[in-house]
Amino acid sequence: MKKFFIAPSILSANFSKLGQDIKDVLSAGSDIIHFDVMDNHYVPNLTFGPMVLKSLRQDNIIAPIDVHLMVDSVDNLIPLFAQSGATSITFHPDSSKDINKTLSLIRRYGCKSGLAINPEVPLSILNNFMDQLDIILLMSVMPGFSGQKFISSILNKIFKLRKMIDKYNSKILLEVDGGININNIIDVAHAGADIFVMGSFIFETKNYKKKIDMIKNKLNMLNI
Ligand SMILES: O=C(CO)[C@H](O)[C@H](O)COP(=O)(O)O
Repeated sequence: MKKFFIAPSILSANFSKLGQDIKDVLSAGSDIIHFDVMDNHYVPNLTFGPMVLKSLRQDNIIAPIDVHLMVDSVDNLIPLFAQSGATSITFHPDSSKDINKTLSLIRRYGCKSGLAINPEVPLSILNNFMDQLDIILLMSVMPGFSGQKFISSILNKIFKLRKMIDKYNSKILLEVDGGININNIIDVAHAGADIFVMGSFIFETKNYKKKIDMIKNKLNMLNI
């Protein structure tokens, strides 16, 4: 059976007890922590930076942390996030002056590298970079805020990207982010996702285990 990864987005966590929230979603069975970095320029919201990541690592959080940069001019931040404990770093193509250089910088600092694609950005933008990617993050909402509705036309894009990955570099993980919940996760999985970023659906409850068990049970029913 295919391995799926559940990645809670801490954009929906309670920042006054962020470390505990992360420990709780991990002990409830999630696989990866999704760390949304926003600068109020690239997207109209402001979140957290490498110092917060460093503190979480110092607080014995050892799970993979997947940093999604939604910021202008990414290159100067990459060493800081890598040295603070990022496992993977993903950025948007238009936030880098030289995509090849940024991808190799991420890898040089020992992290997995990824490109993030907004809903309106065509998949063809990935064509020249497939051999340098560990992750492709497909946005299924406009980036900036949690709690938005999944854009259903993205299902077809996930399906097309799955085919591209299987053809050119099957090791790349396909990550989908935005508006995923118990009602649409099967469609997202069927279309070809490997990693499900989920914010409000997981954090809207106190009982993370119940939510994550629900998700896992649903995914276990899939025959792929
Ligand atoms: O990157 C994001 C928004 O830019 C969030 O990761 C995403 O929206 C997750 O939250 P939700 O599952 O509530 O949509």
